[in-house]
Amino acid sequence: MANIIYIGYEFKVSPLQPAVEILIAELGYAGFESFVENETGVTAYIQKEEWQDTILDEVQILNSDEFEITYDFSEIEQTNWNAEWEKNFNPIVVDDICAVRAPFHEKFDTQYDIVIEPKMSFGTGHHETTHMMIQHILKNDFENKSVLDMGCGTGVLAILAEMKGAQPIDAIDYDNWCYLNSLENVERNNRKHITVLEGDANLLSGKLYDVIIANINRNILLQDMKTYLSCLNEDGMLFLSGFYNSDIPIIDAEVSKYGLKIQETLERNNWVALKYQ
Ligand SMILES: C[S@@+](CC[C@H](N)C(=O)[O-])C[C@H]1O[C@@H](n2cnc3c(N)ncnc32)[C@H](O)[C@@H]1O
Repeated sequence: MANIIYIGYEFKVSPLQPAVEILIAELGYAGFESFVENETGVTAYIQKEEWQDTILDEVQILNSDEFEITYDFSEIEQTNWNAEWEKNFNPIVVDDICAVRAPFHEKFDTQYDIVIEPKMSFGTGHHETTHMMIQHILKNDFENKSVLDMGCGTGVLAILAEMKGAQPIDAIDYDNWCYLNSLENVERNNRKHITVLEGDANLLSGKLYDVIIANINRNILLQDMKTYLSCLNEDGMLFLSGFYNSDIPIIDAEVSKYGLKIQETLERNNWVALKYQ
């Protein structure tokens, strides 16, 4: 891969927690691709061509009175990301049933063992929203269901859906890196029923799914909900995440227009994941 220029933001945070956790989540949604935590805070990276000078405008924690957060930023060349990840990527286990780990971690004795080479795509299972979407998938029946995973990131949710018996599965992400990374992870986990596509809601036309999974963000979900739901079979299940508890009314106002009702709400650190049917 050719060297890509990144912008690295070094955030100094006091006190560290939970501010660093919230900051990483918000930066992820603002478009930052990877994070390296340290004793004073976190360094966040974004590709220079994705960067814009308003990038931090929506990062609400920077305006919080509870924490002191300062930052500096500079341009850097992509160097050895894998070494950085190996130092910083910890495996996780969801509800003792599903492990998400990197190839360099030892295998877990869980029912589902997902191996993700996270590199720079979102979806290591560490984020609250991924964790809750995994919980939803674990709890629900996916046997022989056709699934759309919109905003697939590393492909982790599509991979788990197939492990739970779903097929066929379309996993879509508009980010080229996520598309390539999902292809790699699908292969790595030996999945045979997942088609990975690069794009967005414009790719959806005419095809119907039994289940739609979308962990993206509030604005994209609101913008594309009509298109997503035109692809959901009657009685199909919809799982949504990527927004806060306080966003539920606005999301629900949109989804309920199409006759779906909230069946279950999961919440972690103010982030939520909803099941609709
Ligand atoms: C919060 S991450 C979720 C990744 C993964 N599904 C998970 O649960 O960990 C959101 C993903 O949506 C992708 N995305 C953002 N806007 C999109 C859009 N309009 N259409 C498709 N994918 C989009 C991003 O590239 C990112 O990979």
